[in-house]
Amino acid sequence: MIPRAVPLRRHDSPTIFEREPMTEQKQLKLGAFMRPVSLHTGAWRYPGAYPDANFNFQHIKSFAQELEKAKFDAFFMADHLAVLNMPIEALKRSQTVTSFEPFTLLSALAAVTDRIGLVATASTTFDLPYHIARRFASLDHISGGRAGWNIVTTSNPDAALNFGLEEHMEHGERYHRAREFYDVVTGLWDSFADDAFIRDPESGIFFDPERMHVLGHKGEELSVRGPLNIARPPQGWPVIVQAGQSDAGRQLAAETAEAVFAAPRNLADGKSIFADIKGRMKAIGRDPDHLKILPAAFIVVGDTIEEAKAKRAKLDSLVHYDSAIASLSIALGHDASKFDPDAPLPETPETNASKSGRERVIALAETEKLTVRQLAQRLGGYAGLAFVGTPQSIADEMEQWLHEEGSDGFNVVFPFLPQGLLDVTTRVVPELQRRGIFRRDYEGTTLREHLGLPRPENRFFKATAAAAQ
Ligand SMILES: Cc1cc2nc3c(=O)[nH]c(=O)nc-3n(C[C@H](O)[C@H](O)[C@H](O)COP(=O)(O)O)c2cc1C
Repeated sequence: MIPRAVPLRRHDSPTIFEREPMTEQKQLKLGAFMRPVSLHTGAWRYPGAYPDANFNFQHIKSFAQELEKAKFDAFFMADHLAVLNMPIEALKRSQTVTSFEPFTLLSALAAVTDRIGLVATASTTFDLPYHIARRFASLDHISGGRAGWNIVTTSNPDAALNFGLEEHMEHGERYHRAREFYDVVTGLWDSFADDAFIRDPESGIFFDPERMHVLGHKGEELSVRGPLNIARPPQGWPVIVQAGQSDAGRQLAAETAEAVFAAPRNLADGKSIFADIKGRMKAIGRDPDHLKILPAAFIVVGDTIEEAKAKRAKLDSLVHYDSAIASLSIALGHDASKFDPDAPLPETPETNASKSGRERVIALAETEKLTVRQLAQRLGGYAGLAFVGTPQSIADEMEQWLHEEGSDGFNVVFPFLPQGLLDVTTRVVPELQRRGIFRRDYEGTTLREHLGLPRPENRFFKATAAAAQ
């Protein structure tokens, strides 16, 4: 049993611990939010970075194996179905818009790892449920029960142009289709009972047709006969992940997801998302513990807080001004290219752009006293939630989020690789383990077991005693 560690002081001050032996500690779940070069657009220029990592399998393999050594729950591959719509001056400088197709990559990683979960993003707007059900069922079998599906509805309108459409499907319709899509995919995964494949050489019967279900789905958006031509996945269903932020996105998460990749700005925001999604689950009779909320968190580690901040400032300074100013202009809804780069942010009139996004940018400039250049480089690099400090101060913040119900863990964004990843696996993780809030070894072999999620029953077949064992 791990002793309970209660931090009495937080943040920049050293933490004092009171040990309460023999009580079970709440545990953090950690995913790695991977763009192999990093999600920070300046990262490929950082000293020691691997600028080719997005397309260098040997590097990606070493990252996955290091994350597994540190007992991370999952390696998560985002996916985008179009090169982002941004000015070419910004686009040509960004390593984040090009990457491997997640299934091909995760299937290869499944063969060179044993325990870490493998979560792929797949779109319900531009894919078909039979394809998705097959691919995830295959990945789950190949990996021995480590697959997860990040359900996205795809917000980038340019994706439509790559799939024979002139116009992007409307937001509400995308979510309507996503909900039905989920029912179809999970129904297809239940095509065979867990014990359907009897493979009896004596009788010559390979599978029991009584234990196969033909879905026969005809809905408003989708029509799929079934059955799926794959045995039920080892996890029953691969773990369902969701990352939508809107009301419709949160509702879909509450109804279907088992992990949510949230994007809160700060702890207060995190708590509100946590309470909202878990509240929606309670309202429909789902156990809130059956969904883990994992905000994306950018982590920069230093020997001192000042050193970590300096690393981040150096990283941000590597974002070229052309890309940086494009991000700032989008966030403000106002052309920022004429502003004095080395002066404070001038006042700008409100426009039709996102109100909250604009307010967030203005507040960031004021709180951190950033010049236009620094603000633009921050936005052009990585603008989300960040923990920048020592292993202790970062662990303090993570612990606070965990104890105050801001999250169940984090989806870690590494500032630059490999060093920024190693800083987390070799410095932050041991600190979390020392505090008893992160595992020292995997509890099981499947992603469901890592996340503490139940294996779903087959909706068409009761488990027999033999299959349940
Ligand atoms: C951590 C995180 C990861 C995401 N990954 C992807 C992704 O890989 N592909 C994608 O199309 N959208 C991704 N999204 C975007 C969401 O799926 C969603 O489109 C966006 O948050 C807007 O939400 P809404 O459509 O519910 O308004 C991600 C969002 C977050 C917060």
